[in-house]
Amino acid sequence: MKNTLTIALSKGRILEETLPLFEKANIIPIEDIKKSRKLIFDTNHDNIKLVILRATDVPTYVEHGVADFGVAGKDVLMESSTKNLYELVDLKIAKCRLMTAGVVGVELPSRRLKVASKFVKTAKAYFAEQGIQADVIKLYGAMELAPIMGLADLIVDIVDTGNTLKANGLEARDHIADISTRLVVNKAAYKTKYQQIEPILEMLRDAANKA
Ligand SMILES: Nc1ncnc2c1ncn2[C@@H]1O[C@H](COP(=O)(O)OP(=O)(O)OP(=O)(O)O)[C@@H](O)[C@H]1O
Ligand SMILES: O=P(O)(O)OC[C@H]1O[C@H](OP(=O)(O)OP(=O)(O)O)[C@H](O)[C@@H]1O
Repeated sequence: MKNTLTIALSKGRILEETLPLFEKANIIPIEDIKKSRKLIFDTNHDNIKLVILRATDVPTYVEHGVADFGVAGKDVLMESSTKNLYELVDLKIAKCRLMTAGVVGVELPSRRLKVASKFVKTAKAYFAEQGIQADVIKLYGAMELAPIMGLADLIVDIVDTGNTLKANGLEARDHIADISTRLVVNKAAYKTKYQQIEPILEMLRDAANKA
């Protein structure tokens, strides 16, 4: 009997694009994940299970080795302090950009900047790299409100179409990073379960490259 491999998937937006990609890679849950309240799913492979997590929890499950693989956005991985992971495949889904944004036409003040973001670590690193003095205020969502309400001069957030910024009178300013979804693997599992892991990596790599 082969060891079971567990793949942690991010729920929400990424899941919508992950399931078709996994189907192309012939990894198919045996019931409809989107219609179920369950969090653990068997697949068409008796040695592969899927678990559905909040995106920010995926690196933690992989770091602790309870999941062998994880599917998470590069934004989440940049922000996470987890170790023991190899980022092995760019799945090329949920593509977007991490950017700074501010109120249309409003210049930045000459004082220390106030920046609101849920990506605190990444934002701090970015402004430090630019040699710009900034205090970063942690938010959990609706970042676009912060500059409008005067909580912050800038936000650091995900931009795709730019519609959310536009709808709120904001404009994108500086590009911080290109984001897409990555497949990460626990380092120890990669060594000890290499024979099992490699074919799955190959299937997902092929599916991502064909998409
Ligand atoms: N507008 C977008 N276009 C494309 N990809 C996006 C977009 N917004 C977010 N993403 C990617 O999808 C991932 C998950 O986003 P989603 O909005 O589902 O979760 P979230 O709301 O950030 O997470 P949580 O539910 O934990 O608050 C992000 O980490 C990012 O990599
Ligand atoms: O440039 P756009 O195409 O408008 O996309 C950008 C929006 O997408 C993300 O939010 P999401 O829709 O995932 O909502 P949430 O972060 O509030 O969950 C992000 O936080 C932006 O608000």
